[in-house]
Amino acid sequence: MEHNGTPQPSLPVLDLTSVSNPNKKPILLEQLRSALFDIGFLYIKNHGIPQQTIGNLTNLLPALFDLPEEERAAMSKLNSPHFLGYSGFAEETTLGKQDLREQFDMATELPVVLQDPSTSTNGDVTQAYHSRDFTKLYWRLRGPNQWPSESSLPGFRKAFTDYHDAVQELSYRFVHLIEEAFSIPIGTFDHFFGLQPSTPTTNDATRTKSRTFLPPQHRLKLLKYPPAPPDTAASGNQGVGAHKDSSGWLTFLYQPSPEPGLEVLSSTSTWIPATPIAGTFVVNFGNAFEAATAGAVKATTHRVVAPGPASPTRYSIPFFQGLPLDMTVSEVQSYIPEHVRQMRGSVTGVESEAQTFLDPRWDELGESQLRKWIRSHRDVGVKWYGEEVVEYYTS
Ligand SMILES: O=C(O)CCC(=O)C(=O)O
Ligand SMILES: [Fe+2]
Repeated sequence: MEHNGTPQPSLPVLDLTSVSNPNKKPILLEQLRSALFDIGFLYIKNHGIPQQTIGNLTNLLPALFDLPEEERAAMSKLNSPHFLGYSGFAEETTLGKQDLREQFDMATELPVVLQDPSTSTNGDVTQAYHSRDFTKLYWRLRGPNQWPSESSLPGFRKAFTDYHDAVQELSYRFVHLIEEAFSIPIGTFDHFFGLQPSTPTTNDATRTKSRTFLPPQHRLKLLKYPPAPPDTAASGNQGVGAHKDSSGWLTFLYQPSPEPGLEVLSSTSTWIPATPIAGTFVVNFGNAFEAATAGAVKATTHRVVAPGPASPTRYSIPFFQGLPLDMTVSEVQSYIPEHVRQMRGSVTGVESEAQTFLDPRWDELGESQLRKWIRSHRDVGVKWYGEEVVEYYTS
């Protein structure tokens, strides 16, 4: 990237203590609006999550990734129809290239809601679902995590659960702030998350449209980007290739290590570093948000440059705020007022995946979610959903 001496644009940092300060709140909302309608990436500080809740999880990351190979393999995603579990180094690809990272996919701990038909057919679900309504297969995305044993990693389950609960709560608070920035009633989106609206809405249109949803499953990744092995010059430095987030509504990323790497594509097609700032979360918006706002708020393209051979390991934890699987994009769009959609600017970056969300076949969010997971982990898809279903979602 060339800077040619021009000062580099930087991402806005929002101080959430201003939420409870009537003098500062209008400025905060203005900053939020400009982040929403402009770059689509921001930091938040003074978010209210105790540093200890964060540290209890982040301090365990090195030990988690240092678990014996057999223990990590025992938690493989291949065991999970919910696409939850471990993927080894460079097992994922973005833009046809290997991502030089290792990861545990985790989620809100939930019971299975769709009975697993593979228990009687040895993994072949095509018989059970043959010429049936594939759409409801997406309920299989809901299910429990694979946990390391308490004796191998004492305290991990509690640390993860506390962290999950705290970021979930922050994410709901932040959605209220977005509602304020959009000038729509606070609580408009509450029922998306299985919450009762926090403020009784006076808007009749909104009330009649509301229906009840199951509390959603939020997805998290525990990520490790080790220093690139010196002999892998050919495989480059792609920690994760340029992409837009497709797993949720908003993303809340914690960067525990000072090691940089995350970069955000600006509207002038330059890469802006999202350097770790201690104690902050980086917030950005997923494809579903872009689709819902008709492109007014962008799912901004970003990537991670892997640490060089002499650099320390980088860890990160994105939290992808979930939406109900049986909610449709058109339904979400109906909550976004025209004045918000009017803010639409130019969409830049990799090909707009928001189009996928506007394809009527994938109108239910569960459809685009299952499609996304099957496309990125075809082996898991074949094992648990069968060739026919994988064909359906990948062709
Ligand atoms: O590791 C990071 O900082 C970002 C990861 C990311 O963008 C993703 O997994 O979607
Ligand atoms: Fe991402």
